[in-house]
Amino acid sequence: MTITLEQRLDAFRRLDEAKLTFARRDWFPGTSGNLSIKLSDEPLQFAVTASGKDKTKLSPEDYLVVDGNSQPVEPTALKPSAETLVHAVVYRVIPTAKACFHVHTVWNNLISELYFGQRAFSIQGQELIKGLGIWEENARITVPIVENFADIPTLASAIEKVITPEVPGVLIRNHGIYAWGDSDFAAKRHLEAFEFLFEYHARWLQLRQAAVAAP
Ligand SMILES: CSCCC(=O)C(=O)COP(=O)(O)O
Ligand SMILES: [Zn+2]
Repeated sequence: MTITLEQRLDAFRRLDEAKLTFARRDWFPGTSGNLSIKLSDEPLQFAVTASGKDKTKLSPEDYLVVDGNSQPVEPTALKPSAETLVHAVVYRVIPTAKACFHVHTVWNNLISELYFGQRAFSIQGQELIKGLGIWEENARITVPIVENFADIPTLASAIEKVITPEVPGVLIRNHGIYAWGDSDFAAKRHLEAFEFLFEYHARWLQLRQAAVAAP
């Protein structure tokens, strides 16, 4: 399938929008994070952030289009995100995913480390779980956590083994979260819901500890 220039520019414009929204929240410290929007399924092609860019800024060299092997679909001086393979895995395992966003925050890092022993973080009875598209009464969600393998194919393979359509995200230990959705709007909503749940839980643990320690 041929991707038109209009489709490509529309994806880049929507990535700009998501990027600036997350940048305002300081979700891209030290050039971390990467974003993608799927352009076609067969063959898999998606627009992805170029590697190492300051994601708080806009430039004409922020994005490129890659295939399922993380290779640029046309000659370019831009390097795709070092973690492009993770996006490819998400699109392959979750065919409904149309956008995939990755951010590093203090809250997602704290939760990933605190619960790495269980390889998962679970939370129940929070209204914001509905933000993940899960509407059942008193729902409980479980977000898988994988080791932060430096070798990206190893990391992607670990992620491939644990992600499911039920919960649209995965934590990487002391690294960050990948969240996806069936549109860029849904992926953003999921990311925001996850971040709320992580911050709520970490703060609740702190307050509970302080209350127990109080004379
Ligand atoms: C400086 S953050 C280390 C790399 C990383 O985890 C990340 O999300 C950004 O990598 P990219 O190649 O997408 O810029
Ligand atoms: Zn990262």
